[in-house]
Amino acid sequence: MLKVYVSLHTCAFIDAVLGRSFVFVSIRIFHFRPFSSSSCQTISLLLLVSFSSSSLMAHSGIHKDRGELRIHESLDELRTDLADYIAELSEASVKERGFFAIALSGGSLISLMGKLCEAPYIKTVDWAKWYIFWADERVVAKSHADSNYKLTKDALLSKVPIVSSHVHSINDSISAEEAAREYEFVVRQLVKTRTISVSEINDCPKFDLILLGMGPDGHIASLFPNHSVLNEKDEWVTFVTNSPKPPPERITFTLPVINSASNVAIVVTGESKAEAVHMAMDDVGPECSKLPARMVQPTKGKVVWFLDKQAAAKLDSPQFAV
Ligand SMILES: O=C1O[C@H](COP(=O)(O)O)[C@@H](O)[C@H](O)[C@H]1O
Repeated sequence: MLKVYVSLHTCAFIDAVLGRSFVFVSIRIFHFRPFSSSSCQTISLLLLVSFSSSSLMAHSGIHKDRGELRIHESLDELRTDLADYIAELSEASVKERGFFAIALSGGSLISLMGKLCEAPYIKTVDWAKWYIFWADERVVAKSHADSNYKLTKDALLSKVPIVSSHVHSINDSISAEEAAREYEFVVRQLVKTRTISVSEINDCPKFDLILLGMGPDGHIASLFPNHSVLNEKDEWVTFVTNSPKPPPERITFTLPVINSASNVAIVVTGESKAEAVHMAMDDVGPECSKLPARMVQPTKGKVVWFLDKQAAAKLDSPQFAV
């Protein structure tokens, strides 16, 4: 009699580098002979199974009223999840409105968006429908190493088929105050044509997505702790000339604009930001309410935090602490 046993040895191990899992399967074939010795053959197979990135995510969930939190095992995993998230929002906005109005920040965020330049996104994203803005910009020449525009152009915009007239960067040949006024005017024209949607609650622009980084001091865009621009209620775009982080002159979206967006993603990595993440998420006393990152609370939109394990290391909540 021939008996076949398939034992799916659950000795799956994760190759974090490839982001794939291997499953070891062995098939045992018994030739059972009643009056003679039985024989057994084992065929072992190594199956390569691709799991979706989310199945490898360390933790994910909704953190009280702070929004969705996605904590990733590795930067590579975070990059893939971020690219998937942006591609999905782009697809949904294009389907619903015909446009995708996205505002970027500078800093580490841009390299973390790098997967968008690769397959499959380079071919599957409807780049022609993207309209690009900056949630903040340093008032320096566009060719300067400090320019958020230059950073994005070199790392992303030059590598994807974006329509150049859809890229709205600041005028770098005028003062910070003038650049802020002019940038707000550009945004107002595009709200008029509904290339950028409008909030139903106030007359603020409603970006499909605003992508933010966060500094170790808890600043987002160019909204720094204890700065008077945090109280700006009327302007959409304002300016600072005394940024604690160089360069000193910047323009920035105000909180009413950030909090009117349909979606806001805050992307934070590294242990130097763990304390600020803790302050932004957990109830650590009255001081934490003054942290700019904690003031990101869209009225109707969704916030998603993309963290790596290092940035999430000081979180209180047991379900998210790593
Ligand atoms: O100065 C800035 O800093 C923040 C955070 O940058 P990161 O390199 O620490 O991620 C950035 O989001 C902002 O756009 C930029 O102007």
